[in-house]
Amino acid sequence: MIAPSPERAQHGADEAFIRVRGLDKSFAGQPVYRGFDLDIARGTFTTIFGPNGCGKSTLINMMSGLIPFDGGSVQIGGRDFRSARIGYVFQNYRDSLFPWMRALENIEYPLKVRGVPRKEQVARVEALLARFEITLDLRRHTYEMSGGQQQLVAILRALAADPEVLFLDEPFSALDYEMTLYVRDRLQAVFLETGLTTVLVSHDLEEAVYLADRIVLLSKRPTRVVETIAYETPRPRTAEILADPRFVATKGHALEIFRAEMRR
Ligand SMILES: Nc1ncnc2c1ncn2[C@@H]1O[C@H](COP(=O)(O)OP(=O)(O)OP(=O)(O)O)[C@@H](O)[C@H]1O
Repeated sequence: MIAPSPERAQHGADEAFIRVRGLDKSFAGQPVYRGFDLDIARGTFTTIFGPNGCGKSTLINMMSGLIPFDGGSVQIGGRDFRSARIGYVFQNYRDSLFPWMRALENIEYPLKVRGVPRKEQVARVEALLARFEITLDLRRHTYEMSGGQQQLVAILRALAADPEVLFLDEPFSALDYEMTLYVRDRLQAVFLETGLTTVLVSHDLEEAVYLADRIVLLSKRPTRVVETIAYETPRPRTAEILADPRFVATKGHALEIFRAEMRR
């Protein structure tokens, strides 16, 4: 082995901003989570990776309040998760954006729902667009845009609500490779600019490592954290890191754990 060993984050070693304790969740009597614990530090980009059907989406859906859980607790910033401002980006942008609205109206929507005065809505969205140097023509309807542009609109909509945590469920899986690279880079730029606590579910290990400060590796059901791996290569990360020994070692280590878990 010439590649250096990846760093391993101790579970709970970082001060937790998101604190999941004793989470239970079953579907039709089949447990997915039983007494599940997880800590996520403020300002980190965490990716969740694990076997098919282990409950990755279920986990972020519970943490963001989209679906209920049977027992346990989720705290965000020391408060019950229900009082936290959450941004959520779905895998399927087509189903999550409103096709009858222009892109800009989609982005403003969370502010409108919250009753933010119109003038402030406009100012906040303008500031958001300027901050991320968005050059899309947002007067178009979203169905007139490419998949990558639509997913970017979905990310901007999530950011418009000024979230404390941004959750993303496989946000690139409905995009082709070129669009994946485009949206991934924009997402990284957002993270660099805001330092927003970000939790992304991925079924692609390369993507999971590329974006992450922490990679949470989940087991088969009932699901637990097998290991949390730290990946601390400086940002912005570009395609060159794919050949970097630290990247290769971290990915290799994660794959080893994943394979061992599949054999269990
Ligand atoms: N609403 C539901 N009703 C019944 N079973 C469900 C429901 N939602 C999820 N499940 C089951 O719970 C398990 C976890 O699902 P989940 O989608 O969270 O897994 P995942 O790890 O994100 O999967 P994948 O890698 O396939 O996207 C799966 O076996 C799934 O079939």
